[in-house]
Amino acid sequence: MKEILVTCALILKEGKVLCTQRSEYMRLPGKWEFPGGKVEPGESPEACLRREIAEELDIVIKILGSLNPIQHSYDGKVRIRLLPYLCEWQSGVLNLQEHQRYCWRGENDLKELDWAEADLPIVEELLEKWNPIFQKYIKL
Ligand SMILES: Nc1nc2c([nH]c(=O)n2[C@H]2C[C@H](O)[C@@H](COP(=O)(O)OP(=O)(O)OP(=O)(O)O)O2)c(=O)[nH]1
Repeated sequence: MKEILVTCALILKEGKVLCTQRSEYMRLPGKWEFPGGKVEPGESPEACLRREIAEELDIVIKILGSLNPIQHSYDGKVRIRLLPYLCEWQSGVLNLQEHQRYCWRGENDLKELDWAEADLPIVEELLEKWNPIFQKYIKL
């Protein structure tokens, strides 16, 4: 089965993580995800993530670490391998280029969003490791 490599950024700030909602014209319309996108041929996942975040949000991020890769198949035809990275906002003013909405969510309300299926294990892992992650990288 064809596998598509996708990166996504968990941008952490003051005890919250940035969540973005896919717009109606995208695949999985209205679903919430972590911003990112497909790795291009010859591109490293980290370079892909920086490029996608600049394209989609207009900001510059710093990559701090990673969570477990996820494999998910939406229709039995294409499988995505989703690589989640822990990041912090470095510079720029957030300006949505493709998504319809964004929000910052904390430990208690992160799960309430209607997440893309592939993101559910990422949300679970982030919640399990929430305190150590924020203590290590970001002020709570
Ligand atoms: N960026 C991102 N994509 C995700 C997440 N979860 C998830 O299932 N996906 C899926 C949605 C898409 O099928 C694929 C990422 O592709 P994309 O956003 O770059 O592009 P797309 O398929 O919407 O559009 P296109 O470039 O094919 O026109 O991975 C996530 O958290 N972040």
